[in-house]
Amino acid sequence: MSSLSDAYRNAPLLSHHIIPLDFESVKHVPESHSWQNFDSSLSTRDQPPESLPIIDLADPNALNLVGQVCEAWGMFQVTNHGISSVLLTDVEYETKRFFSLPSKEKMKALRSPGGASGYGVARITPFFNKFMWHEGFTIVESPVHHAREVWPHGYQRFCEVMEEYQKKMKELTERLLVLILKFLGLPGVLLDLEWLRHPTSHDPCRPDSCTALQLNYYPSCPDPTRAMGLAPHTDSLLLTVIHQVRGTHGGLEILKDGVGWVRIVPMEGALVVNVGDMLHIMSNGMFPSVLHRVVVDKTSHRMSLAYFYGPPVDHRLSPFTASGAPVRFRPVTVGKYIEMKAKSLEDALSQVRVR
Ligand SMILES: O=C(O)CCC(=O)C(=O)O
Ligand SMILES: [Fe+2]
Repeated sequence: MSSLSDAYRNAPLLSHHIIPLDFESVKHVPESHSWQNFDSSLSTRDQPPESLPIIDLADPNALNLVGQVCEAWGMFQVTNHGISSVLLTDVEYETKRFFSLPSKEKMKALRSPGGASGYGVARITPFFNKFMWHEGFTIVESPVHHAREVWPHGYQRFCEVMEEYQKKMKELTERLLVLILKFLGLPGVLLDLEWLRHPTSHDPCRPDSCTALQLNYYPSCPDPTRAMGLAPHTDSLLLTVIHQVRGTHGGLEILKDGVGWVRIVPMEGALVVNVGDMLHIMSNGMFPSVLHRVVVDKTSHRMSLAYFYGPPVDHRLSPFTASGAPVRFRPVTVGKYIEMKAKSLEDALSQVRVR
């Protein structure tokens, strides 16, 4: 197993779990998408949105600030992130270009049952007995195969923009990780990553990381109190960077201890970063892998781009404790953990927890 695609191939989905509803054609929330008892969990919908801490990457104290918010929130916003507004405008344009196609055109990019890339419902769908008010397009490495199916003569621009965005996102996530791992006390020599200079593989073709870009579309919904944009979940890899397409509606919420579901409103120009399960493991449980979900709106739609970053699939994850405190997780390879998550979602973390 050498890539994220291989890891997903070992946990194929059923094909009826891949095709999204044609949301344009429905006037009511169908039974298949109607979540029971959902209202009771909308506890904070009418409260003012919480302001997620903002880290300015140009701040000389960024290292400590990032470490502190990872510990307190597991999520933060970042400014001076190095992603230009022009590139953001380009990815927004291409994302809208794809999702605004008629359903039958988008179906040309449908993901295969064992595939990682392409158009389809959220990967977590089989764990819930209702479908989500959501369409996704997953890009692992290059989107060219699927983009060419959709736009035989107009795929190049989409691919160029998505590839450039992934390159910049990789630089940003690696920069953030170096700060975070330094905060944890990892020895400096390891910190130019590669992946943490781990000699697990001598294969010169081994990918240097495990990444994916997920384009998300949450159409407006006739009855948002009964529909779920994206069901509560934690992300599997180390870090996720979310860009909410400007001019589209908010809807991201996190579950905060003792408070309930809290709406996140990103500041214009900032990107939202969250800790995933693998960073929770590496930090020996110090940084929470934050549970999040997306709710939908009656009149406005939402689009977002989520970039996921983790070590290469053969990397052996293990907790790092500068203080020598007892480790709380057993070692597990990235590939194995992705497989465990694909089979048992939120139980995966408890399967590797030892105390
Ligand atoms: O749309 C969002 O803001 C969140 C997306 C997300 O959680 C995901 O793709 O894993
Ligand atoms: Fe997520």
